[in-house]
Amino acid sequence: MEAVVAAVRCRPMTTAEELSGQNHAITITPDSKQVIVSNERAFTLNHVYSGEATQNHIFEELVEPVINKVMLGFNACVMAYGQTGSGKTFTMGTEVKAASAGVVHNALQKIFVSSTDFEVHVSFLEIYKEEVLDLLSSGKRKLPVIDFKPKGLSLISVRDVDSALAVMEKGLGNRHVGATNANLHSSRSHAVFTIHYTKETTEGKFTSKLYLVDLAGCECVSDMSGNTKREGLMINKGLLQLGIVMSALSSPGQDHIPYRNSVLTSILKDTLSPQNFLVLIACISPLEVDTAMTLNSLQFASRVGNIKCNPEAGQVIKPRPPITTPFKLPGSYKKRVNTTIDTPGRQGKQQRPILRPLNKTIDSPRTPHVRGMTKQFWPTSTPFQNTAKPLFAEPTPIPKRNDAAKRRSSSEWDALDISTSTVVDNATQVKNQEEVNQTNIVPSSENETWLRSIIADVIREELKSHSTFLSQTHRQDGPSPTKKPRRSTRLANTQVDNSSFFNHEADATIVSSSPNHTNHVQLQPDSDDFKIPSLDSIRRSVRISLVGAGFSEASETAKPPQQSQQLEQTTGNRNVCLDTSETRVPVRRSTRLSVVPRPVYTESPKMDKSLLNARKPKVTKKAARMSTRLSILPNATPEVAQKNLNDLVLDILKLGDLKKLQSLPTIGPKTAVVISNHRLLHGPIRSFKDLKNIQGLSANFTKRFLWANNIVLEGDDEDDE
Ligand SMILES: Nc1ncnc2c1ncn2[C@@H]1O[C@H](COP(=O)(O)OP(=O)(O)OP(=O)(O)O)[C@@H](O)[C@H]1O
Repeated sequence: MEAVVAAVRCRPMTTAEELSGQNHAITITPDSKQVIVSNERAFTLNHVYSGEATQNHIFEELVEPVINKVMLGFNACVMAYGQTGSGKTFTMGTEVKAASAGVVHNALQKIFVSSTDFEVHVSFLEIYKEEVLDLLSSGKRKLPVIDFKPKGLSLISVRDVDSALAVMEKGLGNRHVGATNANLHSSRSHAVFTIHYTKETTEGKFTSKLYLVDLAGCECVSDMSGNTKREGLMINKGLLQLGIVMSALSSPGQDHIPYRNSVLTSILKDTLSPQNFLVLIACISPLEVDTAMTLNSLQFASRVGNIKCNPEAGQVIKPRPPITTPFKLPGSYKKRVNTTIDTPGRQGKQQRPILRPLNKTIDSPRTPHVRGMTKQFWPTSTPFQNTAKPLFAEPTPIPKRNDAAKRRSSSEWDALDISTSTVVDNATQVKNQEEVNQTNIVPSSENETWLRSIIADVIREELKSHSTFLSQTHRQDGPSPTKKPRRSTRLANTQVDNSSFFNHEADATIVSSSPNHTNHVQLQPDSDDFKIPSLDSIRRSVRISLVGAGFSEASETAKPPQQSQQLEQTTGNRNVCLDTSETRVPVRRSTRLSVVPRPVYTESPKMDKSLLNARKPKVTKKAARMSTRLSILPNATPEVAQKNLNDLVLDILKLGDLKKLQSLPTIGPKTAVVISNHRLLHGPIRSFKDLKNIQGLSANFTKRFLWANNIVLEGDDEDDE
């Protein structure tokens, strides 16, 4: 069977057409498979059918071979194209009265009769005015087209032909149908009935689809009007784009197929591809008056006949293999993946797997306790074969903060800093770290190690105050002490300080080569009376010990820069330069600003409170506009200006429209209407006193109006007022 079949079916003339003496313009020559229009144009197609061709004959020749392919897993489409009233719906059987005879009925029967162990689902949609409507859903839901597919389309499982036809008839009841010049029951939409065929085979399960498309008739919209014309325009648009897609498919070497240009082609993209089978039935009218439309349909069919398809077997859906890990992790790495690090600030995400290469430095500002953990922790030599013994113990899970019994103070969290361990000697640090990480730390005289770690922490803090000198030691191009460094530089310096302090080999030696710092603190735990010293007392003791060891006290370090630039101190057998200048320590901007002395006003200027109580003259916008108009009067004396103002306002009252009237103060929209109506009924307003006679205005309106508009009356008017 050919992958693409283009056929033509000419409907017979109706009795009415014969009686009216219409001329027959179509000649069918089945032997040569030609259609001749008005003895002038001949088209050769794969199959040609005259008015005598029966539904069964058409089905057996055109559709049955395709259904056999569908049942093997291929996708296919059978499409009826033609002018309105040419017999598309009749051929497809997508009409209630013809349902038992058309392509849809025969296709369903063929599938249910000749197949076993299968499932059939059907869907039915229409494209009306470039919108997709689900004909099988209650209320004809509009469906969005996403990725060339209608989203949320109803898919109904059917067990036999009757149930499938019942579903189709339900959908047909929802289809848009109207009357046109050529057809009293004209389809005003493109209908797509899809049979989803699913079969279980020894190789797996596949689902193939058969699209049965009844296109709306292309029609001449020039003699149409109203909604029918709009429908016709939309129909023609979809069909035009379908023709363009067919042309693109039939042109060799065409890469871009413009499926997106219309909803119809978007929906049919799935089936209009060279991988599928396609049968086009061009339905034509035999009448001479329809020659133009007939030629159009035949040209379309010829174009489709030129499409070269290479159908591929349906997508056999094999059972899914079990989900496996995409790659295998080396043993040491896998172990590390399971390691979790907790951050005090992230209580919601306690367990975070660390997935980092071994040679990467963990230096996240959000995980301060691991800052500075560098290559020492995860050696770089052989990234995935960590044979070298790590300098520090791997971080063990840190207890949850929400557990009150295990809650730690901020200094304890700092004590958990991996880098803290650098201060004490390597032999004890792993042990210390483990003990510190234990969740239930009960300080006791026996738990001296825990105390040692706290003390180490305090020592670290104390030494941190001197860390600037270390950054200076390691940074040759350090920032000038006189110039405040940029914020980014300051931050960088802070990091350098920490890392250089805790990770630089020389510094580590300085610390470790000195007598064990923890021993400087004279702790003599008595087994009976021993009490946990407070952090402050530890800090004090540490300071004293550090001063004894040659470090200067922080209070003494606040010397002018020129004096305290470099203080040579000796620690053990190493020379250490202590830059104790406090001025280098970056100070937060908010802190700096807070210490800036603010001007103090001892004497506030006395204010004349009577000024506050004085009522400001109320100048409305309208009044301002009025006075602006008056201001253009040149050199007017006060009397003349007043007279001009009176005349101006009176003119507006006499002749002004609603908008003009509202431009006057105290006249709003309602009052303007009242005045306007009064003028219509009783003639123009001659003077301000006429305002009193206007029905609908309040008693004191005239007074308010005159005051607000700065009208000063003279003579008779004034007396009246
Ligand atoms: N081959 C045929 N044999 C007998 N009657 C036919 C044939 N083709 C069409 N008709 C009759 O012609 C009329 C119009 O046909 P149909 O409604 O199928 O046209 P259509 O192309 O679907 O029109 P529209 O696009 O407006 O929906 C119907 O009454 C139908 O019964």
